[in-house]
Amino acid sequence: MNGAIQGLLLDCTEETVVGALGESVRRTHLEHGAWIDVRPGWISGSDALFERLLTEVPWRAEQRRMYDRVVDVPRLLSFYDEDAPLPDPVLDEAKDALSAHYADELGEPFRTAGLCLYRDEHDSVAWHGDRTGRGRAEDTMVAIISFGAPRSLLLRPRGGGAARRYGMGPGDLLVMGGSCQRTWEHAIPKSTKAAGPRISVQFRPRGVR
Ligand SMILES: O=C(O)CCC(=O)C(=O)O
Ligand SMILES: [Fe+2]
Repeated sequence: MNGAIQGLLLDCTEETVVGALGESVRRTHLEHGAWIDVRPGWISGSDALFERLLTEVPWRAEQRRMYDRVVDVPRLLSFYDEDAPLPDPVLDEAKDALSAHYADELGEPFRTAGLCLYRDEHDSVAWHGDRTGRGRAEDTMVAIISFGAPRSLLLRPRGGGAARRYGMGPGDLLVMGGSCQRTWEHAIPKSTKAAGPRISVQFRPRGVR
């Protein structure tokens, strides 16, 4: 086949591939018993998946009380509890691969999926730990996959200290582990540069929120 035509065909039929984990996962130990694993480009060819999630997930706005006012949280959300079918089979594959990779260390599978949509550079999430559930008192893991526009995820020690910046591009995996949810905080800051939409998928074990 003519090379140029073959290139075109490949572009049109780009396949979404959940890559290997294993040796390609890089761990950084942080202070206070926290660690971060990163695996850039874990899911390749994710453009079509991103578009499907953007249009098919039932995104909803959430509100929170701020002093005497109720304000919109600046991102859209959708939560898939453990019995809810995930919105795309690639996410089932990713969840199963993560559960297998971390089985010994975590001792339980990832069960729930939280999806967030950052519509543009103005959307964000403030400094927090995922401490609504067991992460408040126990070591656990939260695995995040990013799709769409690149954004930065920041991490800083809860007691104060320099922030670390992790760029998250399409298909990148970042796993927060150990004491990360109670001894560190993370945030997606507003971007000073124009940004297209980004979707993040967070897999968590039962009882971690
Ligand atoms: O969008 C992200 O990568 C982080 C989301 C997050 O921290 C959360 O929803 O708890
Ligand atoms: Fe979080």
